[in-house]
Amino acid sequence: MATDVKYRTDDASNNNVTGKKAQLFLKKAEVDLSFENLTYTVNTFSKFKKVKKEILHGINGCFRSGELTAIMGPSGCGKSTLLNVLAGYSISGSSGQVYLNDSLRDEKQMANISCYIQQDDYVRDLLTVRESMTVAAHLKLPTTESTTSKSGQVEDLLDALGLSIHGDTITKRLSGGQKKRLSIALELITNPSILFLDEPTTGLDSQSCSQFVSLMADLAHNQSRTMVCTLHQPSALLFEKFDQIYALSTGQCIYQGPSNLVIPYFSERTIVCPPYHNPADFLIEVAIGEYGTDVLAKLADTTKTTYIKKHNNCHSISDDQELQLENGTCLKNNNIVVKKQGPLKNKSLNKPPYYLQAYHLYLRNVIMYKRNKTNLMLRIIAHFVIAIIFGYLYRGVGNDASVMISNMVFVYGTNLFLVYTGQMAVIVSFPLEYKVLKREHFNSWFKLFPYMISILLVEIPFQILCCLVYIVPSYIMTSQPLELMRFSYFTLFLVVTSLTSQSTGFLCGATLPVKVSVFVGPVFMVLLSVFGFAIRFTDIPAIYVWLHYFSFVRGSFQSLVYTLYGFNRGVLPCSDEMYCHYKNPIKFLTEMEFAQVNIYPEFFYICFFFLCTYVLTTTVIWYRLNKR
Ligand SMILES: Nc1ncnc2c1ncn2[C@@H]1O[C@H](COP(=O)(O)OP(=O)(O)OP(=O)(O)O)[C@@H](O)[C@H]1O
Repeated sequence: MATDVKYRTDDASNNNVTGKKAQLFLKKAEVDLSFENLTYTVNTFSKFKKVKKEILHGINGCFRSGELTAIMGPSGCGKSTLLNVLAGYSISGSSGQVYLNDSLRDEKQMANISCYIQQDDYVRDLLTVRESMTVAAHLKLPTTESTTSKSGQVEDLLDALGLSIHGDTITKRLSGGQKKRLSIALELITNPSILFLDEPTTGLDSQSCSQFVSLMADLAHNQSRTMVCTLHQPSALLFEKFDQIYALSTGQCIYQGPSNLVIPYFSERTIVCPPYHNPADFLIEVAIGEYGTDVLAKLADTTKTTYIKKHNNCHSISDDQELQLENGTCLKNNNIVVKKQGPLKNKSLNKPPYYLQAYHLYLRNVIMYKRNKTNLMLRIIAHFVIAIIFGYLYRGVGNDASVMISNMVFVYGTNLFLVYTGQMAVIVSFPLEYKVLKREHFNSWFKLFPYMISILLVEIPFQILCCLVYIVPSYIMTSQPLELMRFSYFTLFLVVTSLTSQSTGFLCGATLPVKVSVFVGPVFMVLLSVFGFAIRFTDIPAIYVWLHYFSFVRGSFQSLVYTLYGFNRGVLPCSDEMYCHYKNPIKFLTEMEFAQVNIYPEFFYICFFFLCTYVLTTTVIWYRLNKR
């Protein structure tokens, strides 16, 4: 990776590279993020009883614009929890005040000015780096900006983050560090004032880590961004690159201040760092309690009392190390003059309308579908192969009165096949998709409605294609009536049934964990099939009658049989010379209790089922995305 980056570890050259590029982007407000008495509580279970567990214990802090801050502490101390709460990713269970400059945080405003990059690099694997960036630009930048300006910004960002030469690389082929840079580039397109990063250096080698932290520092210093990230145990070199350290120990803050003052601060309190010791290791050792647990309680008390929110939003590491100035600034002991930020204005971004969001998401889906050729080809080939197998097994049954029952079994099998393939094709894919969707949605790329439309716009035509690949050969091979009207109805019913079944797959995938949904989805379909048509209506126990009416598979099956044998179909030829009981199709329909079937209400019921399932799916996804 060393050869591919445009920036270097040395800070001056970093400033040159991103500094120049930064001028091209819209200047964003400088935002100081501070919080007071922040508490986070979760519900856990102990001895089968619900108990509350407090993870953050009323902590205070301030992250300033133009600074790179690391939240550090031992594993399980609450770093990610704090980041989640500050970013607005976890809301329920939290209490306390979070301020953006001097005003209380507003969720909508926060979404406009910040972005959250999680530990796992949930990027779209099948897009190239440039394509990913272009889609992000179209979705996130104002519609007033021209396409040329957007692509200019994309190129500048790729350049600034050392990704230009990988512009045409598929993202799944990127290294870990490059993926992390891409996930930052994707969010930087709107030039957010605050960036939250959860363990951005995890999985990177020391050189990549160093380059990455330099890049983050660079992004903070240029354009005065507020960069906050969680960190495990960095090397001494890496540690120095951070402007501020916020150290946690079991949900309490034990230090906030410049990285170079960690050792003097602790030694002032008789906690002495051994010579030649990595200050980051020392900090973690203190936080774990290796220097005594009573020390931790004192440190937590001290940081609480020295947090002076009411004095210019400056948080000092100790009273004597901060000099308050009268003009609204405070002079820190590392000689940085910190300016008090003015109130934040609530600016609305001119985001693309729904139809444009759906359009760009649709184009993105088309590219991803095209790249996922193996999966697509497998789906098409599977439909074709089964069509040939079924067609061969049931050859000629469609026009022979002596094997009418066999033809009914063919219709039954066809219906089931398309119901299951429609459902299973999406039931597993959605949970994988959900992780990326959550990241993009949280970072305000688009609204859920256009996203759902964009999914349907690619899934529906493809499922229709799969249905046709199955229906045409099997229909011909089984010698079904070659009449346009019957063929059209037959195809129409199978297509809408398959799409409705697909919608139940989306619902299961969106609602349940994969392991449960792959079980529940098919079981649901079995129930609909059994109570739909595997039992005569008169034999269904009264308590299950509703299932008979509820089953769209039943409506589809009855309509398919009626389409083939109803509509005054004439007497059928009979291969059995002795006796043909069902020579006249109406006799067959009457005995099967299908003679009174009206296919039009059945069609509308299936469509209604389809719509309701999608409305329910969208509601469930919306709830999950907004449940924080
Ligand atoms: N929803 C939850 N239910 C129960 N416990 C939780 C929940 N969320 C977090 N915790 C607990 O809170 C503590 C802090 O978790 P958090 O993920 O913030 O730690 P961390 O400092 O980021 O750890 P690491 O560095 O290992 O990622 C942990 O003990 C964790 O088990």
